[in-house]
Amino acid sequence: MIRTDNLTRNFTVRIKRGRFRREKRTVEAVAGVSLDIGAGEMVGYIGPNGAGKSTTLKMLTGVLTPSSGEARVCGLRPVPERTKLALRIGVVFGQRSQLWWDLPLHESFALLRHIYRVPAGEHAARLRRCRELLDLDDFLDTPVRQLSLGQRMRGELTAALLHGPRVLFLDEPTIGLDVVSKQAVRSFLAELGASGDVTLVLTTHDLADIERLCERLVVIDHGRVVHDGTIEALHARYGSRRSLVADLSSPLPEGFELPGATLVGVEADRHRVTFALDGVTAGAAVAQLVAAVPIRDLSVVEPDIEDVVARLYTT
Ligand SMILES: Nc1ncnc2c1ncn2[C@@H]1O[C@H](COP(=O)(O)OP(=O)(O)OP(=O)(O)O)[C@@H](O)[C@H]1O
Repeated sequence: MIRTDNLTRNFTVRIKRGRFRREKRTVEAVAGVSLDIGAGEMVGYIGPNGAGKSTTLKMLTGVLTPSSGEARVCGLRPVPERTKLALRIGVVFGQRSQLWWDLPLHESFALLRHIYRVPAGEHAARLRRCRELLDLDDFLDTPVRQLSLGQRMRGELTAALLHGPRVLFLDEPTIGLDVVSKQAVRSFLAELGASGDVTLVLTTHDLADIERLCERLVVIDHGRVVHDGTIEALHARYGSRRSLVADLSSPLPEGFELPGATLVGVEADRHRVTFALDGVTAGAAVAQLVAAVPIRDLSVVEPDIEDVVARLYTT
């Protein structure tokens, strides 16, 4: 559905050197990105500020011409076939709106139907689904400029989907939203992804979006892909470990060892212990611990994706 081959985009910037001199410099915003994203995939595209995420999305949506390399989205070349492409993709860029500021939301939706020439029945069915899943009814008659950020984002998502795109590009869809709106947007996207009808590419700095929505994670840094795989693969690669936290009824005996695990924390007079699980499943570790010491409570803590990604950005 999306294929890029050595996609590259450079920018020439002028840097001030002294009072009168300006020097030209080339910034490699995207430096040879090759991706193959299949129909129905949900892919998180992440990276630190300035990594090249937006530039990639702009090239995939036909807004920017690549300096070199190739891109195909729905089999089309994004820039030369931009008009055709617009009918097959939906775009939500958190900072930019595709709604008419002074019109009530439902009038923006009606205009989009005419622009995209969507048959009335299809448009009505899609709008009904969005109204239900995104709870739009309370503010359909409100002019867009009066909507809260969360309401507007729900409107933007609807606007991007009314023509039935095969691919949806989302740039920071939850940025600035309150917790409830974030949940609403995430649940909606999860449902959309689960239907398998739409391929979803999402950039975000909120890693909870990724954990909730994406099986596959592409990490870009300085314009280059530094990881492409599942979140589990990322954890495995960076050695992040699950841990077992146990509250004991009696103190942990001195010198106690749990095969395949490392004792990394001892608190509350040895009544609370944390083991990092290196080479043992959580089930096996629990069984061994329970057999050795009386336990009051225990939990298995998943590795924190924020930590793993932070480490990835700094390596
Ligand atoms: N129009 C432009 N002119 C010059 N340089 C640009 C332009 N657009 C982007 N860049 C540069 O290209 C690099 C990549 O920028 P891009 O916006 O793609 O990063 P990003 O990963 O989306 O960052 P962020 O998370 O901050 O949005 C940065 O160094 C940026 O300064």
